[in-house]
Amino acid sequence: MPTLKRKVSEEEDEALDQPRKLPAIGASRPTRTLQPSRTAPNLTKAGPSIPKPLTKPRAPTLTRSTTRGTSAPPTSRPPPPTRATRSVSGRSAATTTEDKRFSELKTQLSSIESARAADAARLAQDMEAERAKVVELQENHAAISRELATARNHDLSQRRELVHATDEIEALKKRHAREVLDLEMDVKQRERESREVKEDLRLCRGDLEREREAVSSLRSTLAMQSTTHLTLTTQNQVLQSQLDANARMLKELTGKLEEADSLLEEKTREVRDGEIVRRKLHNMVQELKGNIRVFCRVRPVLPSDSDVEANMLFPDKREHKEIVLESSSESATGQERKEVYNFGFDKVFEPSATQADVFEEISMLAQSCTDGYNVCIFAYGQTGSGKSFTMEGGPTEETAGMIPRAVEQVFRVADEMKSKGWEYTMEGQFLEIYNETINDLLGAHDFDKKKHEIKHDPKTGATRVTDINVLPLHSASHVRTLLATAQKRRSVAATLMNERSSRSHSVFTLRIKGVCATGERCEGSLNLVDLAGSERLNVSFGNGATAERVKETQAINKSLSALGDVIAALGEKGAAGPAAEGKHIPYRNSKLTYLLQNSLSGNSKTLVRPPGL
Ligand SMILES: Nc1ncnc2c1ncn2[C@@H]1O[C@H](COP(=O)(O)OP(=O)(O)OP(=O)(O)O)[C@@H](O)[C@H]1O
Repeated sequence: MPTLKRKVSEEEDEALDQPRKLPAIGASRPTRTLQPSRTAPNLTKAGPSIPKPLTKPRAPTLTRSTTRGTSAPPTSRPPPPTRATRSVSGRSAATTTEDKRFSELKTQLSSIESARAADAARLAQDMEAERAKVVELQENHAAISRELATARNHDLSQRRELVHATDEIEALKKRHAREVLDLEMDVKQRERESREVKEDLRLCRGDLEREREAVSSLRSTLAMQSTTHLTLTTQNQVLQSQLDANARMLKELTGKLEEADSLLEEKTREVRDGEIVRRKLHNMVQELKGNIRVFCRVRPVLPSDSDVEANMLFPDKREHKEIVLESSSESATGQERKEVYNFGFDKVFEPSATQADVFEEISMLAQSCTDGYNVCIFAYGQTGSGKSFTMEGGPTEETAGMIPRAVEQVFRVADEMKSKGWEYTMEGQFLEIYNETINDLLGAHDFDKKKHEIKHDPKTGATRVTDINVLPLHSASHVRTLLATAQKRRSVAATLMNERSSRSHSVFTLRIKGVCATGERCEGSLNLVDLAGSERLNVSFGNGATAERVKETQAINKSLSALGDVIAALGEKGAAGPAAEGKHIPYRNSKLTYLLQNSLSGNSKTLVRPPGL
């Protein structure tokens, strides 16, 4: 469009300039005959006032007698002298002829001049006529130029209008195309909407149909409900009367429930008090039985026991507290001498006693542990006497030893105590004391290189071994797995008397913490100790005892002796009663007794009751 407009404007300018380029007709070349221009035929056709083409001015017609041109009129000069003048005779004849000739010429000349004058007059007339025609033509030309200018202007304006109209047509076309596009989109949108509306309508019809069905079924239901309503109204009245009766009954029952609640509260209090009493009684029973008790278990004779000489008797068939050893030897005189040794224990287990029989006697200690007391169970005896069997036992349930049974019992008691509002958390540690050095049996590595120290808290009475692993215990089976792992790590040395003789003391400690719903707390521990063999050096190793074995045995015997001293001192103190308060107990003489100090001393039994309860 801009190009077209520019072209049009250029044409306009050109057209506007054209009249100015036209020569001023008749001004510069008035006598020139006008030739029709290239556009003249159009203009001739277009305008009615176009002048007729001009005729070419004719040349003046000369008579035949005038042989020379009009531009060379005869002069009045005398004729040139001729050759006839050279002789006088000849000159007269000749002069006559020439005079004649001259007069003829004169006549001819005058006629020519008159003809020339006539021609000049006619020419002047023609010229005048031609000039008039030229003037007329100039006027015609001016008129035609004006008309031409007007026509050009008209043409220009028409072209402008044409361009304008073309622009408008273009714009209209675009708008039309846009409108058509919009309309098409609108039509599509409408079609889509129409389809949606049709779909909605179809769904609505379906809904309506269903609603109608529902309404009809509801109507029938309503009819039935009306009948039912009547029936129900009657029933409701009956029920209302029953409800009133029930409300009265409920009131009575609420009263009874409140009574029952208060009774329950009272009973709960009684149970709690009973639990405290039970604990006290249980402890009392244990104390009456003896805070330190010594049981003796005789293992059956094994095929490997070839040289058994002693005869064992169990005369106390009622309380099983005695054992008699009989042996015979030859006196210096050669007579047979019978020796009888009587030993008394808190309990004696015959070789036929099972693991369950032994545990029955100590199971009450597990209860003491959950009641918040510290309990220690030691297995003492010479190598091969059955300590490990008693403490750890075999793989079957029947042969399971005291440690797994005690742990199971503690978990069972803790479970039972839940009904009395007690929640328990348990944790355990397992260590061995070898040559007065502590090794962690639950450490991350097989060989424990850490140096452990025993720390006692005098305020709480708690004992802690530095850098030892204390693991949370979740179940009895979890404890069994830990024990199996720990057992593999124990220092074992071959001896003459038992090929798997333990050369160290192993101490498994289970700590139990209980919290009651009332806020009461208790904390106890169960220490299960498998002591190292108590044999004599020459019996165990014969003469082949190495320096290491000698050192091991000395350490074992020293610590066993220290334990014996502590137990003896505790026994004396217990027997002396309050008078022996402050008596020195040599716990520090060995790692074992120092470790178990708080579990062996009488002060270790703790029961914490929060203030105000
Ligand atoms: N009551 C028992 N019934 C059956 N076998 C037993 C009994 N007591 C011990 N034994 C067996 O006697 C052998 C030695 O027992 P055990 O290893 O328990 O002795 P120990 O005193 O622990 O020895 P050590 O001090 O070397 O560890 C084992 O083979 C064990 O199975």
